[in-house]
Amino acid sequence: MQLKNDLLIRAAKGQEVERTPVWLMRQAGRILPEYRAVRDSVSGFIELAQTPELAAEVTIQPVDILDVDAAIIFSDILVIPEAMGLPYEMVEKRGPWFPETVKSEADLKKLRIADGKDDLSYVIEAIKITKKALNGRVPLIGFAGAPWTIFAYMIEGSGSKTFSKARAMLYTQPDFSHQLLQLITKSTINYLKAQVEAGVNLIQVFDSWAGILPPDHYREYSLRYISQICDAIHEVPKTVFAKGAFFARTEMAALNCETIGLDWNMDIKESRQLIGPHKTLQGNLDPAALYGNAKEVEKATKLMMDQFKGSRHIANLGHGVYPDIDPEMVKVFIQTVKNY
Ligand SMILES: Cc1c2[nH]c(c1CCC(=O)O)Cc1[nH]c(c(CCC(=O)O)c1C)Cc1[nH]c(c(CCC(=O)O)c1C)Cc1[nH]c(c(C)c1CCC(=O)O)C2
Repeated sequence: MQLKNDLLIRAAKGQEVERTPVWLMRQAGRILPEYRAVRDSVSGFIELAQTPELAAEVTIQPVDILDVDAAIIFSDILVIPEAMGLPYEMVEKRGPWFPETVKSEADLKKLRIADGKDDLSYVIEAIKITKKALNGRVPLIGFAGAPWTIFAYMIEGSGSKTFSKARAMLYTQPDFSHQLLQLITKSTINYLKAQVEAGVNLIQVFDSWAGILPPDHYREYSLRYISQICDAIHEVPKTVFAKGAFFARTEMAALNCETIGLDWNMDIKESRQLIGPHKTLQGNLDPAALYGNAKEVEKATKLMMDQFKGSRHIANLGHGVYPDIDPEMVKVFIQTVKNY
């Protein structure tokens, strides 16, 4: 189906755009009272994510309410470990938790490569319903976690400040680590291919825990696998967002993807120099800027836009929007980009 608003796709491909497209990481859920109403009608996040009609509804809410230039399918990066045989729970106010973790070769043998279509049929169904309901209004973004970030949760079993168990594994069991990362990568490629087949217009890979690795380990245990993913998907543009990977920007320029996401610690001009002119950059307002009043949000947004001016750009925050941000300030951010 022809997209009525294809700014995001054109900006990703480096084509002419009338204005910069804008969306927010983690725009579905979190900040909208309309989201909480839907979520409270079920047992929790997982039931919501596994009910395609409801997942589609909360995917479209930010398009209706915030007027963003893209929807991102409502799901989570942790559906991949679950599809591989390692289920997770979402603990209220604390985040994801895995009753079992991966510790040994024996645990590894119990895992399978997810096929994406059958194991994650609820996401695929949600994508199809969303595409139909959007009727080409804006592009739909599909996503997955980067293998290293998924590995970190599968080893650690929950969120962590340091992910020291996962990082230790790279020193003490490098072969085992590569085996698990390869299983995750194959599963992720199957999953993203199924998302593309179901109709997503762009995919984003989230490497949320990129920034905790030393550069040589980042190259060997993360970029290598992200690179396999980028090489496997051809039909839609790809975005790689590696939070904290300031040290890897030059190497990321060599990835087979159209867009590199910047977090708010990354200087915009320096990033452009390191990455070069042939990639679109996405980002990168400090999410905390949205705690300001309308005037302050507008000022911070314009300052960011000034620095990206004249080169390929998709406007976004430097990480996901924080849960306690006033949706009105998100609207100010979006309208400031649109009027720029
Ligand atoms: C690391 C990571 C996770 N999940 C995700 C990442 C990568 C992006 C990032 O770095 O923020 C990605 C994600 N998670 C969710 C989406 C949906 C689409 C979107 O709005 O962007 C996306 C793209 C829904 C969600 N995922 C989660 C919620 C909140 C659950 C609830 O409604 O109670 C939502 C809406 C839960 C989740 N899921 C995860 C955590 C740490 C948590 C708990 C804290 C939090 O909310 O961020 C893992």
